[in-house]
Amino acid sequence: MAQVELRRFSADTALYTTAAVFLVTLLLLVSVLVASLRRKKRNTIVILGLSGSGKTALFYQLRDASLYEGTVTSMVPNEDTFLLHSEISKSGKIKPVHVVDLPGHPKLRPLLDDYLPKAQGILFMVDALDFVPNVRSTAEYLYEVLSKPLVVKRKLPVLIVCNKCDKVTAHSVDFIRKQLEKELDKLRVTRTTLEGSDVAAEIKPGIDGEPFKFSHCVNKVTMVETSVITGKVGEVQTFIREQVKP
Ligand SMILES: Nc1nc2c(ncn2[C@@H]2O[C@H](COP(=O)(O)OP(=O)(O)OP(=O)(O)O)[C@@H](O)[C@H]2O)c(=O)[nH]1
Ligand SMILES: [Mg+2]
Repeated sequence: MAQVELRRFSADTALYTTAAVFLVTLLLLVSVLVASLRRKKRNTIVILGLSGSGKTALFYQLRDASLYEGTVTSMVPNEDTFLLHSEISKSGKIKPVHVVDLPGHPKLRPLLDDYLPKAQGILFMVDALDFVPNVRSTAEYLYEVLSKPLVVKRKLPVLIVCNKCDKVTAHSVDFIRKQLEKELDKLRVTRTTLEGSDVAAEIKPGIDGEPFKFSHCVNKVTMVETSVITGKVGEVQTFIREQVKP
């Protein structure tokens, strides 16, 4: 009698163990599937850059091909999900893009952390006309972006958009690249010696012991020249569609 009970008990235990293993495996499979679906669904492009570089103008150029000559600095993020204006004829057949234009005001920059987890790519705008007096602050902001753990770990592509090239005195992409690389190189030294929790969380961009180059970043960092005001934004549209597949 006792033997029969014991056998039944072991059979029950085996059954429960099998059911538990099956359930855990199922849960794991479902969570992996959900995570991969979520990753595939990311369609957000974030526009960053100093105040006045042309982020809001780019946003409206991409969405409506409209001219934005506003002089009001943005105080809240400007976001929408849309088909790029150049793709309007394919409406219903391709995936829209979620574009977020973040204000350049230093106090509002931390908002980036709310959008970064959803981002698929970053447009970092630079005013190519008024570049020299702002080179340091541009480099500081760019350093902050390039050293964010999420940007590094997810290898988020960054396109540096040198805007306002319609003006004859605008600086070339080559000049801007060299100046920014030089400044970022200096920042790699000064920022690591700074005390502070934010700095501690940063991942130093570039290769240790070598002068900083954008090509040394683990994520892809490229540069283009645009004139948002005249609609010369083709390479930005190409970048967006490389990150958010139609
Ligand atoms: N010449 C020229 N001016 C431009 C271009 N793009 C934008 N602007 C002008 O630059 C100014 C600033 O543009 P915004 O789009 O408001 O700049 P922003 O980056 O959104 O600035 P914040 O909202 O303060 O962060 C506006 O007067 C625009 O008309 C361009 O390609 N060429
Ligand atoms: Mg703006």
